[in-house]
Amino acid sequence: MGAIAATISLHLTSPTRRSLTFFTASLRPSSPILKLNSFHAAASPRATSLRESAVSCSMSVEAVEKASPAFFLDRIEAGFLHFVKYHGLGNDFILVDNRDSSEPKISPEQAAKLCDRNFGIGADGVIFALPGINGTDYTMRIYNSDGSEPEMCGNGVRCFARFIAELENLQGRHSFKVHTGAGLIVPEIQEDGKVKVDMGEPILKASDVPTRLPANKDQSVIKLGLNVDGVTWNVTCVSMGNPHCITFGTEGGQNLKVDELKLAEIGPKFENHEVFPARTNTEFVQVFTRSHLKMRVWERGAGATLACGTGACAVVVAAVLEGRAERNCTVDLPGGPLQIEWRQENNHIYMTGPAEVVFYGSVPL
Ligand SMILES: N[C@@H](CCC[C@H](N)C(=O)O)C(=O)O
Repeated sequence: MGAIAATISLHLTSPTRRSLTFFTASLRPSSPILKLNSFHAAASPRATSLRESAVSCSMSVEAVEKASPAFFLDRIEAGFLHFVKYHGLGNDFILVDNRDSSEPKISPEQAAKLCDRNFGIGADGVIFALPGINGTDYTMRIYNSDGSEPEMCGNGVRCFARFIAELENLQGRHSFKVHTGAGLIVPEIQEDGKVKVDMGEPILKASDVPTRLPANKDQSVIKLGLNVDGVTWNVTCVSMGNPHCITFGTEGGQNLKVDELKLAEIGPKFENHEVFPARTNTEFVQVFTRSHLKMRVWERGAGATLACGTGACAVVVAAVLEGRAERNCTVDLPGGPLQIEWRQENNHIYMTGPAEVVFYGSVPL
């Protein structure tokens, strides 16, 4: 039987020293000695807020075959991934500083393991901040919690903007040009810390969403019947770079009461339906007023999440196209509200919402 060893990581940001220090302690129960290693991890993170002067702590415990400190430390040297966990309305992500390379530091399989809520850090996805291309400041890539790679992530790009501000020691209002699988996306950090994102234009052409549902004359799929397990749902299909299927209810049915849905049962049937060749995210929507909607989401590659930014944008587009809402809406998600505007002048969608640090950490790879 191998002995139990523990690694405790303390991540300190000091307002006076303006530095970020990682302490790693190795602890073996067979020995009363606490071995402490400290190393400097980043040059100059800003430290002007209460949060930044606080101490956060993460701990990982593992069984090692050989109870040798040298063996254990070798493993640490062989590779630790430092990360910051953020969330946008409970849609949570592991953010990785990948600015020194144009390939993600970890594989989709490793990402899926880290996202596991029992055996890993726990998250809906892993997001990488890579160097920009084609005149952009940065590139954002993301793996879903199942390891698949989507084109875009709305809540994720708000977290991304706050992560960049942290890495680059930026304060106050700032915007970035971010290259994504959905093209150019421009998040702007506002004075109050919320992030407003120019999400670009929605894509309505059925073959580009993509969906095999029969399109209208203008090639869009708006309020068409989709048979899911013998029930016909009226759906509208919108891509925000990633595919979304939006429904306000079944054919001839009442206005949806989204709290009553058995999401875990019905969600995967939409996600993997044959009419969605790239699978789909699905939003179930309840209309309160013409400017106030409520949605629950089943995400492609991540399942039920507390929020979906691209989903909220797609919902407002669908609601406008179906004549149910105006172009400026509050969308309530399980994790909280987002402000969505689909601007008539330029056809762009703007999403405004929060992004918060959860904790700093490192894990052995
Ligand atoms: N939660 C995200 C969307 C993440 C990607 C999605 N699961 C997909 O596969 O398209 C958001 O906030 O937009």
